Amino acid sequence: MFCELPDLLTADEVAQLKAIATSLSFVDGRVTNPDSKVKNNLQGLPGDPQHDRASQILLGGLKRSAVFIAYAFPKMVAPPALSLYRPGMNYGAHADAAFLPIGARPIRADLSCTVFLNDPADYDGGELSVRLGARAVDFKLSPGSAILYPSTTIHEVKPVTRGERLCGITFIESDIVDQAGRELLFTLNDVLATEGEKLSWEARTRLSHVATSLHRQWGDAG
Ligand SMILES: O=C(O)CCC(=O)C(=O)O
Ligand SMILES: [Fe+2]
Repeated sequence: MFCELPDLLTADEVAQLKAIATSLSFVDGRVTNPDSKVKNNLQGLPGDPQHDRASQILLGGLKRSAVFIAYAFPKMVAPPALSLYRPGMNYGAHADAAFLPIGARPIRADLSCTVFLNDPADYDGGELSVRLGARAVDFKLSPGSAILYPSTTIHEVKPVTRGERLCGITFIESDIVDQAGRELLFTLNDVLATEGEKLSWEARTRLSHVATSLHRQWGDAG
């Protein structure tokens, strides 16, 4: 359901992103969601060279993360954006759009990702809160750490009441649209990678066969 990516970015990359943010001209977050009644934040503008540099740093962190690749089965990753919440800002409960009109063909949002950039001690509120039935799970991670959560959830960013919440956000289209199948396959591959050496060659080969066959059946890498 959730995949934390601790220290996805280095301290140096976090510092670079924070430095970019200090000179960036942030715009009303509704620029990318004009119809939203609940989005109350600021974000960088795609096409702004400084913002594009920030986007590349965030994307670089994801691309080199073996856990991200193994968990998300990424087919397409939307260009990450910087977003900023000042006191009084929030992003009320919403569901992410199914398809994002980016590039030559829309990206289907299967997974959403938040990379936290500010120290949690430096701001109050600003938790990413993801509904699980009648309960919610809140995330407020250390600088450079990220959370992947299903885009299919209802979620919100709670109001910031002190300090600033700077983060990077993006959306991922997975090879595997079905969340349950994707997570099962991640587990199978993970156990094979970590414990497979203990199995006989034949047993390991048969389990690999199950994993690759399920990926082939469930995946839509085309
Ligand atoms: O900033 C976050 O943690 C999540 C933002 C969000 O929900 C969105 O951009 O759709
Ligand atoms: Fe969202």
